[in-house]
Amino acid sequence: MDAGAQPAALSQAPAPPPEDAPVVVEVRDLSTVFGEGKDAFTVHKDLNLTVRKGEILSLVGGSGTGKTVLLRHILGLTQPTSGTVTVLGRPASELTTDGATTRVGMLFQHGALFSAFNVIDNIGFALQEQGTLPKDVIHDAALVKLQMAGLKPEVATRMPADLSGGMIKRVALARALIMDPPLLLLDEPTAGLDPNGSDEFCELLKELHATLGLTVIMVTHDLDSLFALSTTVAVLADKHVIVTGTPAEVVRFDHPFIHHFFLGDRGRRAMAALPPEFAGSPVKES
Ligand SMILES: Nc1ncnc2c1ncn2[C@@H]1O[C@H](COP(=O)(O)OP(=O)(O)OP(=O)(O)O)[C@@H](O)[C@H]1O
Repeated sequence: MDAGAQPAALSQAPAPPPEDAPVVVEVRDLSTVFGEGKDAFTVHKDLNLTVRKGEILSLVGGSGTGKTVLLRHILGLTQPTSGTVTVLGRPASELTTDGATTRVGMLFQHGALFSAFNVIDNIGFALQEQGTLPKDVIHDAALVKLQMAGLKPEVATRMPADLSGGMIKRVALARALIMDPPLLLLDEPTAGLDPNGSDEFCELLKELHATLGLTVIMVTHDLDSLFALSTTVAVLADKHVIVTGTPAEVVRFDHPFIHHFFLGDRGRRAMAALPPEFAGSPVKES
């Protein structure tokens, strides 16, 4: 491809929010240690991360560096050994007691739909659990989210086993959005999708981010979706976030993981299609 050519996906990647946009997630001096004594295993040490309203932040790092563990801390499902995690101004630990789904939507890697429920009941599950709304209101709300996720109303009565991988992702996304959460967490959103399905899902995420004013944190190994969607990239290595910045800034940071991830064959292929500011050697942080 011509070095100056810009693929449609990247040229439309969302612009980062202003530097003074409100903070949505604040992780301070976080440590996570599993086990005790001689079996103690440190996953995170002195980890800091700030995510502002409107960002789509991609969290990348090698296998086992603690990306999923960090997402679970942000969801309030687990507690770090030390440090603080604040979500929308409150401790993440309060999310679970207070109904995390009202403020944080989570899209799990394989969709995690309830196999015994049809599509519309999966989407409306969190509203149903609240037990405050009549069934027909929940049904209508779920139908709106179904269509928002790009699916036709006739899909509503299908069972998860009868859906394609791309449809499962969309139903899971509709379910994550049922309570209109301002923050959406995505674990490998394009894993298991073919390149077309992956591009379409990225387009959908981009549209929803813009129309709903979402803040998004996603864990991804997929460089195409990373470059198509991210306003910000945070790299987890050596037990903490070693660099946070725009994709163009992060690829220039001098660290073995970044060389391997962005400048290996796979990374070079993805970057070959990018605008000129991505070209050139990585440089050390000033
Ligand atoms: N509950 C737990 N008890 C003990 N160790 C755990 C627990 N949860 C995670 N770990 C360990 O913490 C480390 C980080 O796990 P995590 O799943 O967050 O990695 P990851 O960065 O998401 O990896 P991948 O990219 O391969 O999915 C791993 O070594 C894992 O085995």
